Amino acid sequence: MAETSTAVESRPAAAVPAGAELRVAVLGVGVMGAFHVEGLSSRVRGARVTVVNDYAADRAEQVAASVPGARVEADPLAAIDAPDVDAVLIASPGPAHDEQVRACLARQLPVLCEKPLTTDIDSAYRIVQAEAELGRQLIQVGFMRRFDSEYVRLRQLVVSGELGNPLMLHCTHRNAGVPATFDSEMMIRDSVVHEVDVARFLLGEEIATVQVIKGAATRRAPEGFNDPMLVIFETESGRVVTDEIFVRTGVGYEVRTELVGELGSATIGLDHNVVRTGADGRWGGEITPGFIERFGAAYDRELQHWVNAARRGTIDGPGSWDGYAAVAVCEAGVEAVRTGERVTVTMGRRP
Ligand SMILES: NC(=O)C1=CN([C@@H]2O[C@H](COP(=O)(O)OP(=O)(O)OC[C@H]3O[C@@H](n4cnc5c(N)ncnc54)[C@H](O)[C@@H]3O)[C@@H](O)[C@H]2O)C=CC1
Ligand SMILES: O=C1[C@@H](O)[C@H](O)[C@@H](O)[C@H](O)[C@H]1O
Repeated sequence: MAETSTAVESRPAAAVPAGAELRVAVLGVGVMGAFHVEGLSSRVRGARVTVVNDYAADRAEQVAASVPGARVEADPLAAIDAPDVDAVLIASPGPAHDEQVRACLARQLPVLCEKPLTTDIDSAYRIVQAEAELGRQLIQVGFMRRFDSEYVRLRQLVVSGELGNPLMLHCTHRNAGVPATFDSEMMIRDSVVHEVDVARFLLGEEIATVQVIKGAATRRAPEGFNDPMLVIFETESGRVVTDEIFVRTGVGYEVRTELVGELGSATIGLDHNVVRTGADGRWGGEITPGFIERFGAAYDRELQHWVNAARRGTIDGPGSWDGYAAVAVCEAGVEAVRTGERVTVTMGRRP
């Protein structure tokens, strides 16, 4: 891994004038991007969407038409360069992130990039280096679980020491369905990447090794696909994290995390919606259909933090290093799927 270069002098922040709204370009307005456009336009204060871009022109037109004052820019790089843009939200697919994030850095624009930061370790590291050379933090990565009230509470339990030393983390990540092309690599880079960040966020240390057990596959998966899989991480200090990733359950969105400490354990994700209790002494809840329903409030909180910070010319959330660390673990995870071996995570030096 290449050595990092030293940060040069700090440049002036590209904050908007006091009291002015942050003018945002949104690149990629599929499921996630369209939800963020709605958030910026109606639920979040201090920002407005001025430019919309999508590979699919009709999609861009449709979303721009729903926002007063927004226009379409057909080329994502032209959208980033537009004079009426102070900040960029990237919600295009992962493989497009590298070029788009680098263009934002070149213009020194604050950027909220949906996870994953990029889809390979070298490009993610180059981004970390490029940002460090600017001498200021411009990149926030869309790990929205850090803004979810249940994850925040779990982190507080760790910090307060109420559970004692955290020993293990057990995660479940199930989606009702995904596109047919969503293979094992996507399951790691696009889905498991959330648990990688959750583990780093809750435990406050890096992941050292990754192992993947494939097991029996659901008949919903195309021939040759491994779904579900069990991913096992070991942290630098030797804590174990398990993650069941199952993206074609046909049921709903189930995201649960149990933290096991020396003094007790805590589980989140069991009762996000209505918990029904019956006279028969049984309990049960309703499963949210998808990530928007489960994490809607967290996405908006993430956006509000980003907007507030971007107006001041900084970030307030997971940054490029967090994005890079997660990509590095996923890179090892993809290798673990391919080889069946326990793979050591390789990470560059933090600038
Ligand atoms: N934080 C979270 O929980 C979630 C994050 N995501 C992330 O958001 C991003 C988008 O995912 P989805 O909205 O689910 O995908 P999607 O497929 O619904 O939307 C992607 C959109 O980007 C457009 N597009 C493709 N290439 C482009 C390019 N080069 N420039 C601009 N637009 C382009 C497509 O036409 C499409 O409209 C991904 O990075 C994904 O990992 C997605 C779902 C949930
Ligand atoms: O980020 C997300 C999607 O991109 C990913 O494909 C899903 O598996 C996750 O549950 C969702 O939160």
